[in-house]
Amino acid sequence: MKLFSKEQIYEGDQLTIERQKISSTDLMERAGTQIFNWINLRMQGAQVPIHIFCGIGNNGGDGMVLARHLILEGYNVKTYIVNYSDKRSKDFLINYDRVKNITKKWPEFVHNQDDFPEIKQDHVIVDAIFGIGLNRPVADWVKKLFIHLRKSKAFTLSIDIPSGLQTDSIPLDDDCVVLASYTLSFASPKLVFFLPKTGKFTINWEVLDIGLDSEFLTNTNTTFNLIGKYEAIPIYIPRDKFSHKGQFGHSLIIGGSYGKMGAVTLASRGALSAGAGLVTAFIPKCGYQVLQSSFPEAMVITDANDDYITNVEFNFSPSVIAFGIGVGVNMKTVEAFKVLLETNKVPMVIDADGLNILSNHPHFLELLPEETVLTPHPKELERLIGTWSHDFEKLEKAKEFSNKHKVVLVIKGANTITVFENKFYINATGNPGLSTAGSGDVLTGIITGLISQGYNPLSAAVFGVYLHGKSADIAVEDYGYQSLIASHVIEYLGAAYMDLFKQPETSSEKHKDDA
Ligand SMILES: NC(=O)C1=CN([C@@H]2O[C@H](COP(=O)(O)OP(=O)(O)OC[C@H]3O[C@@H](n4cnc5c(N)ncnc54)[C@H](O)[C@@H]3O)[C@@H](O)[C@H]2O)[C@@H](O)CC1
Ligand SMILES: [K+]
Repeated sequence: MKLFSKEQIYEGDQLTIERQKISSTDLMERAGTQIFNWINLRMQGAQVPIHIFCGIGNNGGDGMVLARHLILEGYNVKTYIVNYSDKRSKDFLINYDRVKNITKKWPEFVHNQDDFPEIKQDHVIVDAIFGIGLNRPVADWVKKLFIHLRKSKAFTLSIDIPSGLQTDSIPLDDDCVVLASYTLSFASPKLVFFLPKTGKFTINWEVLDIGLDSEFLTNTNTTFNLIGKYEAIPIYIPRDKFSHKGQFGHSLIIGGSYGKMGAVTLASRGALSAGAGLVTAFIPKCGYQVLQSSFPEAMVITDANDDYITNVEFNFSPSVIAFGIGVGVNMKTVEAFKVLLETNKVPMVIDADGLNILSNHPHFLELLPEETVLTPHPKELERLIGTWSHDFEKLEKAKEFSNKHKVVLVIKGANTITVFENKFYINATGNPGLSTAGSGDVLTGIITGLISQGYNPLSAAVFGVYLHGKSADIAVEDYGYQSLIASHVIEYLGAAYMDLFKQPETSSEKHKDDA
């Protein structure tokens, strides 16, 4: 799913008005009516007090349209105008008048703290105060209103975006933003729903289709894309009946040191379960028994050294090499990595200590084959690209790093984001159960296994992250967040593949909370 920028949404809005020969008031009517339908379907006429807080721009206008429909339908509605400015938009004013024409209960003005109404926990709040037009911090009394809304603990439905949240910056503090129980967003979800510091302001979200111009929707390229099932399906490469293991490549997983052999086992299993034809693990001698007995499907080559890797030598041609899992940062291992990079020509996936070695020896980055996949967690990323003061800066720095070194950067997190060639792929699957030992090793294995069977590195990264998260989403149904372990992610990988063709995208995939 495309994540349109604020500028693109305004443009789409304008094009829709021109091409469909409708007025902006008509488009607002569609938006407000969609919100009304959503609420009406769920509330079925219930007389719970609904407090609609409207700003004075077009987001407030949407709120006014909603208020009119709810009042006409007999709901128990109280409408407020949060009067933070006198510059009311045309369509706001039109819809304000329309409300006044159908009820004697005219919207009440809120100018300051004294005007805040009492809201009980079992009431409903609609937040139509600011939309994507917000371009500076909110006034102090408006911030106090947001706190007041939050304190009520009432279900809060935000229209388009939680008020106070800007589309391209991080709020000064948490009180500057409405905490939405649910956001109904027009045209596309907003990027900020997926970033760690801002995703928390909406527990859930959904996109409402307001019939924007289809040519605009199809032809507009976006920098950010959300990867759910519909985006994953076209990446999948089907297998034909006469295929054999020689076609799916040979993954070489280089890693491990004394006490960290499980990680290599997990990555090797991940690679094979993702569909690699053959997997060989290259490990220090001490891991030989461990790997052979815990994962008989893998072949094993050992280093001359017992406890860590000192010299990588093998006598076959792998399709892809993964390096770094549990490998440690011993100087001999660092040297072995350098020698490997100097001679290697095949695609690579680098994780864990492999990334730390790259951070400590940045000139190694020049030796990486183009499109090498790097899979850092936040700390490893920081070591690679330096610190950042907010999520937008992090994404910018990650993009620069990826461009400079021509690498596919997989930024692991609640919504893992893959960066390559100025594009960002935000993963929609996965859950908090993945915050468990070894889950990153499995991901590295999966991506390696996908490259091995012919996926290009970017597709392997994006699809691998999707499958990894999806597998965890299916497994969590049986194990719960607490008991899910990395091995389960491997075991449910088959189910994740099969799910691609089973049922339509589930709501949990589309409406991922970022908690
Ligand atoms: N583009 C679309 O697809 C559609 C957008 N609609 C709604 O229109 C919204 C955008 O409306 P607007 O552009 O009018 O903007 P908003 O309603 O988001 O903001 C209101 C106005 O406040 C001003 N403002 C910004 N920051 C402020 C601050 N801190 N203190 C005081 N004033 C401030 C801005 O100049 C802006 O015009 C969307 O979020 C959506 O809800 C819908 O009506 C239908 C279609
Ligand atoms: K809003």
